[in-house]
Amino acid sequence: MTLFERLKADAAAEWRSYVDHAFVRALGDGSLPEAAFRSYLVQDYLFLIQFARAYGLAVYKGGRLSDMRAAAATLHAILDVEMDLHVRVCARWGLTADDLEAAEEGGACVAYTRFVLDAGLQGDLLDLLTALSPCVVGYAEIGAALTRAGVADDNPYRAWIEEYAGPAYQEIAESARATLDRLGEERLTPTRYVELAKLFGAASRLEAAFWQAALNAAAD
Ligand SMILES: Cc1ncc(CO)c(N)n1
Repeated sequence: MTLFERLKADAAAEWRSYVDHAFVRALGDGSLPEAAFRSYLVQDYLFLIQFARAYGLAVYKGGRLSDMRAAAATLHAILDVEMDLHVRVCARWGLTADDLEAAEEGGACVAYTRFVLDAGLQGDLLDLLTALSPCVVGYAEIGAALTRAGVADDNPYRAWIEEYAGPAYQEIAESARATLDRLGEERLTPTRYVELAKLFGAASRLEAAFWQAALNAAAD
């Protein structure tokens, strides 16, 4: 088993609470309240800013050029591809650049992103990439699973789902997985694994809480 497969298997309940969250199911069948999606989009803009910082930290924590280049490529992809895409999706949902700029981070966004940054600051590149892996790999899994289950033509969230199910994002996730697995092969020890499993489980729970916060905001 690769490191990622092992982490996911050992955090099966947390992983399911994230990738099979009520928010995700409602995206898939189109029943998600629009207010929940808008709240999610605003928080995800703020999330992506912190996510970029985390990959900046991964460049710093990378000991070798190959690790630094892999982290720098992801940093570039977030800043110059995913962010533009996100702002365009927001515009289609009536959220302007000013709305996004003015928004304040909710507790779930702060908790998740600062948890990841702290894991990276305290630990090494393997800790940081482990804490980051549920983000990228999880969204790729969600996009692929929803597409496999079938998304109706008139599902308002179809474009979002297709973005994460599409080959560009699937490739980013595959390469994040491969980098983590390679680093795991080099550095993993039994004691290390226990720490990594804790980080992975916590990050998966914090992803589920991120979905839940958007549902809660819409229910207020
Ligand atoms: C909260 C969250 N997790 C993961 C991703 C994937 O990039 C995202 N955009 N937002």
